[in-house]
Amino acid sequence: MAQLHIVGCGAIGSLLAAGAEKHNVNYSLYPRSAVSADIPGSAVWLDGKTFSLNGSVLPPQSLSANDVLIIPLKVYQLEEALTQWLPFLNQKPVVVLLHNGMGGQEIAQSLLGDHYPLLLATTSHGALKKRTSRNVSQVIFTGSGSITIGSSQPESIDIVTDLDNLENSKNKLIVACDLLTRVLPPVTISNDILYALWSKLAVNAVINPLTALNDVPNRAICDECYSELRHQICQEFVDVAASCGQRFDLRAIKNTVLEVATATGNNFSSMHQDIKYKRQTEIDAINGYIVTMANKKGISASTNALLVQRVKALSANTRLITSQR
Ligand SMILES: NC(=O)C1=CN([C@@H]2O[C@H](COP(=O)(O)OP(=O)(O)OC[C@H]3O[C@@H](n4cnc5c(N)ncnc54)[C@H](OP(=O)(O)O)[C@@H]3O)[C@@H](O)[C@H]2O)C=CC1
Ligand SMILES: CC(C)(CO)C(=O)C(=O)O
Repeated sequence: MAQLHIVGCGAIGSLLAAGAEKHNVNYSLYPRSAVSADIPGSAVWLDGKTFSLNGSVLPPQSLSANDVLIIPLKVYQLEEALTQWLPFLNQKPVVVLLHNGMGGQEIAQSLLGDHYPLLLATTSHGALKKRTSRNVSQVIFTGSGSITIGSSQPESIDIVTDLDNLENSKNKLIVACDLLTRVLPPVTISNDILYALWSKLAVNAVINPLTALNDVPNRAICDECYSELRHQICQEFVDVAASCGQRFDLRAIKNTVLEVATATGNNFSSMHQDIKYKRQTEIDAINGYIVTMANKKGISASTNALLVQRVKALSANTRLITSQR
């Protein structure tokens, strides 16, 4: 039976732990430090009910071939985490990356090798962590969504000549999907996970920096005053995506952005919260990724580049103001 191993006790890692606890799935948590006070003691589910989390909290350990190691970390945290895990992955358990933005696949492949069983996932579930009145960490399931998962190299699975390899890759995808479905449904397998990730990138590239820079909730970016910026960010996104082999229709992607901003209207985006709580933002993996790919392909992404600069300046400013108080 596949075992679920969750790296980190962030909001999404803790939500996965809570889902496993609720549905009686065996899981282990691997925080950065086992003595960290941030390991969640309980979870508040969508129905408002609270329950405690009793999974094992362990340091990295050798996993077996049919285990599932999920890494719900930010892209800038991945290299360190994967380097810590590398000595324990000889049996090639499937590794699932789950984050916003892009660039995780490249980091993972450079460390694990191109043929490592690597899955990519994205989620629209919402979770946050807070401290209870007893100063214990608690995860709150704030919004029900879904998980989409797929192989990082579907094309190489199509052309692979080694049948064992083919079966192995497919099995690992199905095993991971089944396990995650028991933990936090619904989970959908995508035959083109890169397209799904690029699509989410467009949404984050518009909503996240605009809400962070203007200190507004998600719905505000639908206002007419942001119409030109939405257009420019999306136009550059569509051009860069096309140069990377991903075709998007400009009008459709602009509508998707508006739909998500409306559906999550009262929320403050993760980047808005990162600025507010003085955490490192994911700007490099979002608009920064668009700029990096544009530079590689020799096309312009000046609006996205400006947003990267502005968000970085805002982060630096917010930290400076706090340190002067
Ligand atoms: N929260 C949400 O609702 C959603 C989040 N996402 C995306 O999912 C990803 C994760 O987000 P989220 O859970 O909110 O982020 P968090 O910052 O809450 O979680 C990241 C966690 O990873 C831990 N960590 C970092 N490095 C290591 C390491 N080497 N070993 C073990 N643990 C480590 C961090 O610990 P430490 O504090 O010690 O650094 C932190 O607890 C992001 O890309 C986010 O955009 C997507 C959809 C919704
Ligand atoms: C979809 C969106 C914009 C929801 O807030 C998000 O993913 C984020 O805040 O990072």
